[in-house]
Amino acid sequence: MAGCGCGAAAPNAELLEFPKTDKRRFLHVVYRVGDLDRTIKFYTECFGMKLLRKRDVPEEKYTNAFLGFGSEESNFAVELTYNYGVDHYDIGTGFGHFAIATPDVYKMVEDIRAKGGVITRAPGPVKGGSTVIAFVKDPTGYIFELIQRCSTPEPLCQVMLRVGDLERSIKFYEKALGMKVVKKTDRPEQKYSIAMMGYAPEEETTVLELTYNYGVTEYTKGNAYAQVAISTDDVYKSGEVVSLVNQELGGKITRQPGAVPGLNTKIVSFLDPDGWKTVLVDNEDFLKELK
Ligand SMILES: C[C@@H](O)C(=O)SC[C@H](NC(=O)CC[C@H](N)C(=O)O)C(=O)NCC(=O)O
Repeated sequence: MAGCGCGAAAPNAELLEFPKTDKRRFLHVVYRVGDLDRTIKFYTECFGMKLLRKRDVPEEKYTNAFLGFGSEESNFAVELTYNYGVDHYDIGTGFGHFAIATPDVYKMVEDIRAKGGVITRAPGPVKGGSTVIAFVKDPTGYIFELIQRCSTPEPLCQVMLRVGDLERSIKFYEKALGMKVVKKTDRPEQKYSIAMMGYAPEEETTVLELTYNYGVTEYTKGNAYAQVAISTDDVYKSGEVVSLVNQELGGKITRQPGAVPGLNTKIVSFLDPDGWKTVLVDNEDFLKELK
């Protein structure tokens, strides 16, 4: 809505300010795995994650396991979903990787190799840059990037997704989610650009790494990766903001704001312009879930 000329902010302009002042942080990333016990063993033994909690929902025939490097009250976590009897998933071409920061990628790769882990990219400087990286494949086929970085409060530091229009995605995550571009890199020789989107510098917290490969506007999504969860103080106001931004940039609300039946946790879910899903979770309800 345009300003009315009386000096007061238009209602939509006020609403669009909300995500910037809301209490937001990355809570967890949700994805499906074909063998829960094997994945938990791999993440704890090869990556050094801790099993934080587990819940079985037999009436819906699935089990969740939460793993990470610290308490979910302040750290990012992975939420693994095992659907009874489903041992294989299609990861698609759009999902990129999760990332783990570690002070010595070479040593971590050596340890993972010794434990039988699959290294898909040997340790060394990233093509076109200097940061030391390596890629590891988990038992379902998800790629984890290992990134050499001095000690950090959040080792589980990236979720990388490929997008078809980087500027459109940046606008979406800024406006709908209140994120900032914490780093932008263009590598013309490698024909890609990336935008790290988040709520704090990438060395301090998890960021969403959006990758644009020159000329590629579409990817497949498969059925393995699900969504990232981010906290909010108000799912209803957040939903109004997302609806407004969807009208301008695309995407859509997939679950209207409200409590999840049986859980009492208020959420709102939506797709970005490429179809990647985010769920916003009420801050207080989330903390109650952890008790
Ligand atoms: C540190 C940070 O800059 C990176 O690690 S970027 C990693 C780099 N990403 C890409 O190449 C993205 C484009 C690619 N076509 C894709 O869609 O994944 C990377 O994976 N480099 C590979 C390497 O061997 O250096």
